[in-house]
This record gives sequence, structure tokens and C-alpha cells, in this order.
Amino acid sequence: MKYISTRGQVSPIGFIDAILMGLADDGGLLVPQHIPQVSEATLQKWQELSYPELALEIFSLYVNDEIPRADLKKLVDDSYATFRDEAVTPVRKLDDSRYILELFHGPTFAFKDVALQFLGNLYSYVSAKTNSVIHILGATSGDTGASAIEGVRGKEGIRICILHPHQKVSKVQELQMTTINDANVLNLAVEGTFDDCQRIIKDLFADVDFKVKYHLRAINSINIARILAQTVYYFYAYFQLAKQGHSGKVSFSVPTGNFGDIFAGYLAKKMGLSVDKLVLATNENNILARFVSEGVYEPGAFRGTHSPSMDIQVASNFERYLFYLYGEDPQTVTQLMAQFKADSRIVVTGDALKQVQADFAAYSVGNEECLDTISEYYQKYGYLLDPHTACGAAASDKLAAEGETAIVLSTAHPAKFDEAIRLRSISQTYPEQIQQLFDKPQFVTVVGGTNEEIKNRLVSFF
Ligand SMILES: Cc1ncc(COP(=O)(O)O)c(C=O)c1O
Ligand SMILES: N[C@@H](CCOP(=O)(O)O)C(=O)O
Repeated sequence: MKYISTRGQVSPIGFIDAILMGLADDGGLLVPQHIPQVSEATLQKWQELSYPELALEIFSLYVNDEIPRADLKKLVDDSYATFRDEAVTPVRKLDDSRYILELFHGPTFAFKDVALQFLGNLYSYVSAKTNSVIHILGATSGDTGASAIEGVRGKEGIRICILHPHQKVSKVQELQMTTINDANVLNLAVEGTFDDCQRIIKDLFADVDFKVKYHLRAINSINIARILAQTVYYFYAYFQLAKQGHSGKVSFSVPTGNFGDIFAGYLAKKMGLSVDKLVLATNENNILARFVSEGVYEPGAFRGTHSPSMDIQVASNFERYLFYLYGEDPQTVTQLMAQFKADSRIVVTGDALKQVQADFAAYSVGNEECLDTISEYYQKYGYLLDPHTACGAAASDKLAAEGETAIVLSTAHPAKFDEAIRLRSISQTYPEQIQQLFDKPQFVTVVGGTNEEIKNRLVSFF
């Protein structure tokens, strides 16, 4: 398996080079040259596997023999041994048409751990094998940062710098990142939004001389490893439903911001999983929902919402989708992305728009609707949703009303977003790992956020 860029200017590279390259050197995003097709017989066999066994099978399709199978197995086993639930990503049934896929049983209580425990271990493995340093630069609206730091803190040969928007993440998210005092961790709080943080890191990764000189590596979902690792739980969830007696296609409702998680579902479907609808649930930052309904991809005004990790305007994985939408044609993608840079707008019409609407259903969930959904699910099912999952649940309710079964991806534990939960007078007990964060000192530097300032900070840190 080789990896190519959505913009066509990178010669095909292997798995490890693709992981190390992060953002493609031509400014595009790396994708597999061919999407492996999984037969019905293989799907039947996979149904019996544990989560780590399934992850090993799926990763093997993308890694080829670049990592010996025994080493890959150890990486996978180590990565999922840190999860608190034996099933790693269990599915809970609420009623005949509603299931919750709990992705928050990893060390930082968010779905990011599923991919970042693995990527942290993979970076460590590559660093040791090639005797090279790994300098991670990431942007976060709260969850990726905490999870990536947890994945590599204290690891030999690795340093990590995370940018987050100052005072725009939840208290628990902030504490998870900034109470870490390992020498290989640097937290910068940028005066701005997550989009500012993401733009800065993309600019720095696009400066190939700087990237190569300082060995910059990505942990955001621009890194294809993130997407591949996130496909696994779509398969695993489907198999869990099948074991519970459900047959046929299943829809997934996905709380969406950067379009990474739902793109992983899109990839799982392309690999052969029987996915019915992929439901894209946004909060009031609804650029993607507007795109699906109108074909216009254009940032709106930033809204601070109860689901701050999805307060994202420019979705970094959108380019990967455009690549497939336009028949894997890098010229069209390059042209569309140039147009977006110039006009902050992409318009999709005709058959392409029909295809978008066949690929996704989309709903934008307002702030009050998000809180209402938390209250309703708590009262009706005794199940406490975090506000991001609540957006997914609100969207899935529309499907349930049409008699369809949906699995809602639960992307975070409610304890991470108590600010929203308290607004509905629901009290929760924090898990011990979260409670103890409140007694720790914080280590963070607030920065203005010009590219130059961040570059200087990185040069002194690395
Ligand atoms: C809790 C939570 N839910 C949902 C999302 C949206 O996922 P994605 O950015 O992959 O669309 C994020 C951020 O990535 C998140 O942190
Ligand atoms: N919501 C994310 C934003 C970054 O997304 P990523 O999937 O590209 O890492 C966060 O919590 O940081």
C-alpha cells in the first residue's frame, strides 16, 4: 500500500513515510492509493474478533509489511490495554432504534484516545527504530491536545507542542493539558479560535524547509494514521449490533467538527462495511451541514457553543472528501482548494451535490436543542450525554422518527463538559482521574499567535 496526496504532487510513499509527512508536502492531504476491499467472508470472520484483534487486521491492510506483524500486534495491544472497558469501545442499547457507541473509555475520556494511544506508541517505535527525533506540533479545541500529550508524555526522543484557543476549551480539557509537567510537553494558549490554531500549524507544516529542519510531525487528523485508526470502531460497532441480533445496514450519527471522524466512517463504508446513512451532526458552527444541504462550503461567523470542541469553521479533512467526490482527481481538488484560499468559498452543484446528499444526511443542532437533548436522554433513559454526543443524538432522533436504527458516536465523557451539564441542573460525580486534576499546578504560556511568534517558541523548545 502506498499513499498519495489529494493534490497529486507527492510521489507515492509508504506507510511510515506517510505518518511522518503528516500534511502532504504539496499542501494536500495523504490518502491510500487504493482503498482495500473487505469481502463478505472476511467480514464474517472479523465479527468474532476482540477490538485489538480487529484493529490488527485492519491496520495490516494499510501498513503492509513495513512493520513486522509481531511488532504491530504489540503496538496495538499496548495501545488498547490502557482503556478502562474490556470491549474498548462498547455499544449501549437505549431502545430498538437508538444505540450509543462509547468512545470515551481511554485515558483522557475522549474518542481521540482510540487513535492517539496508537499514534503515540507508533511514533515511539519509529523513533527507536530509526534513531530519529519526533517533534510533534498540534492544534486542539480541547480533546486532541490532551489525548496526544497523554500518548507521548515522558517518551524518549519525542517532544510535543500543542496550541489551544485561550479560554475557549472546557475547564477539564484545559487542566488535562496544562497540569502535565513533563519536560517534553509545551502548551501554548493562543489568543484566538481553534481555526486560528489550525491555520498556524498548517502554515508551519506547509513551510517544508522549516518542517524538515525541525522534524515536525502531526497528530491531528491531517495525519492519515488518525483516520485509519478511527475506521476500526465503525466495524466493531457494526459487529456488536449484529451479535445483538440486528441484521442489515446500520446508520451512524457523528458529532462533527474537523470532519475526521465521519470521514473514517466514509472510508469504512468504501472498504465494504454495510453502512446506511452517515449522519453529520454539527453544532451552530454549521458550515458542513450547510454544505450538505446547499452545496456551498463557506465559513460563517464563529459561535461559542456548549460543545466547544466542535467550534470549528474550516474542517481540515474536507479536502479528503472532495478528492473522492471528484473521482480521485487531484487537479480538481487543487483548483477547488485554490478557489477556497482566494474566495473562502467552494460551490458544488449538479450531480456532485446529489452525490454529497447521497453520502451524508446532515443536521445542525442549536445550543438549546443540545441542552434539551441532554435533559431528555437523562430523563428517558437515565443516560447522561456530553454536549457533543448530544448533537449526534439530536440528529439521530430525526432518523428514529423515520423508523431507522442509528448508532450515535459518543465522543466524550460528560465529565469533560460539566459547564453545559450544570445548565440543566444535572449533577455528576467526576471520575477520580478527572477530580484530582483540580489540585494540580498548571503549566501554560499565553501567546498572541502570529506564525513568527510560534516559530520562535518552537525553535527554543525543540
Ligand atoms: C468531543 C468531540 N466530539 C466531536 C468532535 C468532532 O470530531 P471531528 O473533528 O473528527 O469531526 C471533536 C473534535 O474533534 C470532539 O473533541
Ligand atoms: N475537536 C478537535 C479538533 C482537532 O481535530 P483533529 O481531529 O484534527 O485532531 C480537538 O478536540 O482538538
